[in-house]
Amino acid sequence: MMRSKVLSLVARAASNRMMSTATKLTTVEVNDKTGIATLTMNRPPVNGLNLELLQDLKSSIDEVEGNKSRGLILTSSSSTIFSAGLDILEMYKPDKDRIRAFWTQLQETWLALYGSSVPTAAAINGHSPAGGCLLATSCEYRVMVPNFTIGLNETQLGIVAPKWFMASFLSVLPQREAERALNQGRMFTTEEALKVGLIDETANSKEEAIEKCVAFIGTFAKVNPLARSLTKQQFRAADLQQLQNERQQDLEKFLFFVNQPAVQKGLGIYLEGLKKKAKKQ
Ligand SMILES: CCCCCC/C=C\CC(=O)SCCNC(=O)CCNC(=O)[C@H](O)C(C)(C)COP(=O)(O)OP(=O)(O)OC[C@H]1O[C@@H](n2cnc3c(N)ncnc32)[C@H](O)[C@@H]1OP(=O)(O)O
Repeated sequence: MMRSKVLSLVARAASNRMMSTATKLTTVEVNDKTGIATLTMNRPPVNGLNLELLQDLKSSIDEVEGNKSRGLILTSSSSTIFSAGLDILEMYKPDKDRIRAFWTQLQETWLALYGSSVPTAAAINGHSPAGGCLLATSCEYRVMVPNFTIGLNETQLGIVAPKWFMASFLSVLPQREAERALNQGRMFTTEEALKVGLIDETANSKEEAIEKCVAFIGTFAKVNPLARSLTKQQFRAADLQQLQNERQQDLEKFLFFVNQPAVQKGLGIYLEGLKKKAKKQ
């Protein structure tokens, strides 16, 4: 009896491992030569940030932190989308428990990426609205391929970006630019993003974007890693601490807001518009 229980537990553990491999929504590849890890999001069709993708992102960031990589490059397996931002289906007519877990996981993933001790860069190889822009601006450097768009478009959906979304944006853009863009819900083309400083460089392909991210991370080769990481932490400490201190209030505020009938109606209309557009293509 005891033995069969143990065997069934072992079998279940083995199948869980297989399941987690089969459903992995991110991959981490460490380059032997450079020691830099490339973290690739892979949730077709648009890398919508749902609970599971956020969980995988967080555990991949933890993996990179733990495996002594020299840096982290965030990118996407799609040829046209970096990330479409939060999966609106998580917020539209939400399940009570799941939406709590979803937002809590988003907070955790942001804390891990924005506060990462290793140098981070985003190879933005496709559109990057809202939550996609949040991921990109949480990194220290951004290289983007032409003919795509990036920005925090929340006001266009009738929703409000939380303070920590703004903090990431403000770590990249001057206050005046950030405030105007957020109020407008403005999406920038690659060229506009470069001009305003939302991205650091452009590249003609994903491969070139990754090469440029590698070169950025290489600029720290001769800098003491602990000194570099503690300096980064000091720059970001206030933003990180603010969310740490207000996590529960931030969650309750989100839940209150997302459950407002007007917000639900707006999300429904927005989703419908996306679906109609997709059908026409
Ligand atoms: C409420 C309280 C406060 C919350 C504060 C935080 C809030 C928000 C942060 C967010 O991230 S909200 C999400 C914002 N994202 C967007 O507005 C992007 C919307 N998507 C697009 O603009 C386009 O899809 C795209 C990314 C430019 C890609 O265009 P493409 O033509 O390649 O693909 P589509 O045909 O449009 O889409 C394919 C397929 O995916 C569905 N989809 C797209 N984006 C999302 C999404 N964010 N969530 C869920 N689903 C999405 C789209 O409907 C299509 O579905 P099907 O019709 O094929 O079923």
